[in-house]
Amino acid sequence: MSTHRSNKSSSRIRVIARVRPSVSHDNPSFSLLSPSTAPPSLTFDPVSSHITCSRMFHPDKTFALDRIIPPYASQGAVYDASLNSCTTVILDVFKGMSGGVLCYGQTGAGKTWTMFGDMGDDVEMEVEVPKVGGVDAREMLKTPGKEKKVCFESESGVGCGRVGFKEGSTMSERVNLIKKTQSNGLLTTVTMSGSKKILRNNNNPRRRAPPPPPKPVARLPPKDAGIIPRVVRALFHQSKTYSSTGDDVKITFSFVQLYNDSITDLLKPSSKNLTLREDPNLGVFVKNATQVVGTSFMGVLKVLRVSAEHRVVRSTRQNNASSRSHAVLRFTVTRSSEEKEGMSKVRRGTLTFVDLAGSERLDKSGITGQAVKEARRINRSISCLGNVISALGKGTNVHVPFRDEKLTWLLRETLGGKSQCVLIANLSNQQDNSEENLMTLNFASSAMRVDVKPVKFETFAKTVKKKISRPGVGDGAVFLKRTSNGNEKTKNQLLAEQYKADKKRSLKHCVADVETLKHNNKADEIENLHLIDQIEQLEAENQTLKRLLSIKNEGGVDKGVVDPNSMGDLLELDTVVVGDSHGEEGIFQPYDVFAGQDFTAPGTGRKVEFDSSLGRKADTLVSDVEQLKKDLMSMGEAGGGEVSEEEEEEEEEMHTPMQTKTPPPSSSTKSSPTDSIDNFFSAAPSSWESERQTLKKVIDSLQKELAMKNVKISVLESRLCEVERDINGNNVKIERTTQKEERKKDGRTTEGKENPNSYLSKFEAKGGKVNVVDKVKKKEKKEPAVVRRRALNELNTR
Ligand SMILES: Nc1ncnc2c1ncn2[C@@H]1O[C@H](COP(=O)(O)OP(=O)(O)OP(=O)(O)O)[C@@H](O)[C@H]1O
Repeated sequence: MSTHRSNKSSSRIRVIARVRPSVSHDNPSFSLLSPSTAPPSLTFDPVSSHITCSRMFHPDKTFALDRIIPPYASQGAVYDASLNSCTTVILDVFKGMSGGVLCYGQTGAGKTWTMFGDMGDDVEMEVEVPKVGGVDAREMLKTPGKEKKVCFESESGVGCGRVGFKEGSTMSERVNLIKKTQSNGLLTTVTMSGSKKILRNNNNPRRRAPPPPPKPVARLPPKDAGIIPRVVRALFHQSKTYSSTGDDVKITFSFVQLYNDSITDLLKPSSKNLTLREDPNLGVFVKNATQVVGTSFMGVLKVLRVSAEHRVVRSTRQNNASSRSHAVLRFTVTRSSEEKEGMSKVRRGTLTFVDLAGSERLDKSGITGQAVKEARRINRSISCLGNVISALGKGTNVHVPFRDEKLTWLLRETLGGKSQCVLIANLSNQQDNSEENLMTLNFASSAMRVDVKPVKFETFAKTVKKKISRPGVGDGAVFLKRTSNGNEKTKNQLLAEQYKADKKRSLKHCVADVETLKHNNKADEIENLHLIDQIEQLEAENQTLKRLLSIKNEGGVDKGVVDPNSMGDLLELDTVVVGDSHGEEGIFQPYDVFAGQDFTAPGTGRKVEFDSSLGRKADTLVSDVEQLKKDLMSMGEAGGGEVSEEEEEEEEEMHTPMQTKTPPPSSSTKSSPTDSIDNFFSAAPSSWESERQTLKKVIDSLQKELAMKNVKISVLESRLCEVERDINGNNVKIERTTQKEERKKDGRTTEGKENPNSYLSKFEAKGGKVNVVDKVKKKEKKEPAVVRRRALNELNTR
């Protein structure tokens, strides 16, 4: 945001005096216009812009002003003199500079008339389209030929321009050409739809002639329209010119009155006692004053007409409709044009129109009561305004009492030297008003000394691609809200901002989602890489295992059969592999190592399967171990420890088939370790959860150990089978050796002779026939129990 001084050389407040004509309803006794009845109080020279105030018994006083507007001048002439022809205030507003027009003068001097004039009514005025050269725009479009000066009708008025069309030129070319003539500042707008109609007719003369154009309705201000309606029209015309070049122009306005030191919103009369606020960029403004977006000349005029009726007016002796308040109408023009990609230059200028309440002498006005109070307030504020102008006229380093009155404070930007300002001094040409005229001229003279250095307001902003369409209303104006920071926003703008904010938020969420997806994708990729790594490691381990097993097999062990003697090596290998693979040394995990490989327990032919499913494997192995234990236990119990000779003898004596003694309580009836643990957990209260977890871990490790033992048991079983085979081979030998020894003990030295006391000897003695082989077989049946017992002892010692 930037503000800088205009390139223009510093100037001063432009001061124009307008002398009000005498009208019929004025008090004829005060009418001094007629030179025949009384000498005029004012004499002036419009060419030299000198005006002389004459008073009874006082010397004349002459003032040199910028312009003197005689009583017979039209309203249009006043507009031209003040703003149109001599100044560039309106054009400069679009360049970001501000301006202001003040009407100052005694009551009844014609301030309101000058400022507003005839504001028209709701009925559209029909005026004849002026014609120059005998043709209007429509005719011109139909008539190719040399350049001609023609008049055009438009929405906002009529104007003249010089255009010429080449023969055979298309209608759009012609319309573009006409649009170019707007550079002359003329009011030219030709619609394509109307043009096409003419073109068709022009190209095909045999066609039926189009109906005559409707009588043009020109939205001109009334003939006696004051400065404001004319300025509004000029603003919209200029706005269209800039819009045609692609600029975005917005015209808004506020309208307030200061009555008895209280600010009321004329656009919303219920809004009273408004306060003033100051903003570094906006200057002093009325907080919460209604802002209206002007969309058409007629619409703005209608709003102004209606709102002006809310002004406080009182009938006095000097004016039937005397304004008792200061009216301040402020237009804000915002124009943004794209300077570079995505960036626009925004210019904002204001035009302030002030219709001051007239100062008056109480004795002349004939007012009483509340009106007196009003008049005093008016005079006080006018006096303060005079002080401000006087101070400003003294140059810099002088205190300017802007804050003494709300009026002067509100007009700080208009009068303070940063805006182009036009002061219209309204004079009443009545002899008894010579004192007031003199005061007015003194005030005007002071204003002539106030220098101004207009400041341009420019800023850069991001270009809004999507143009927000202004909601149209019947009267062509949209009410705005002024926010606390002084910005003006329509409901649609607020909605648009809301929409943009929502979009921004959803976009942020989308971006976050995309980021999350990217992150997840990356995480997945990393996980995939880890998995690939693990697979490769497992494959390598598998290969290593296979290689090691093959090495072992090559060392004399049959392929696919684990050498029972190499169990220690195998366990060692398992531990190493697991430790390397998972970094958990000391945790033996045979299932992982042997996963997918089948091993046949040597001798037993029983397949030992190693599945990767630990739970299932553990269950299987635990049940296997339990079963094995049961078997072993039952075998052990059946053997009953070392078989004594007496027992053997007893068996022999009984001479009955070998019977097992009453079996010990089945292992199944005993509580297995897992059963007892389960019972323990089922009985455990919930508060033991942590202990339960700890114990669970212990159980897991125990189960693993159990599984390991299962492997050992398998190996031992196979060894057992080997031993059994050896035993079977040497059974007879052992028997004989035993018998020999027994005989030696009994004194029977003869080999092959039976003990006479033995059951067999007695049996033989009685004539029975005993087969020696049967006896040996009986012995053999007892041998496995002994061997198993030994193996069990060995297992326990390990
Ligand atoms: N130049 C003029 N031509 C025709 N009539 C005029 C002119 N100037 C003022 N009048 C008429 O004079 C009367 C008073 O004018 P106006 O209300 O504008 O005065 P004023 O300065 O605004 O007074 P006040 O300060 O009391 O409001 C109005 O009826 C207005 O129509």
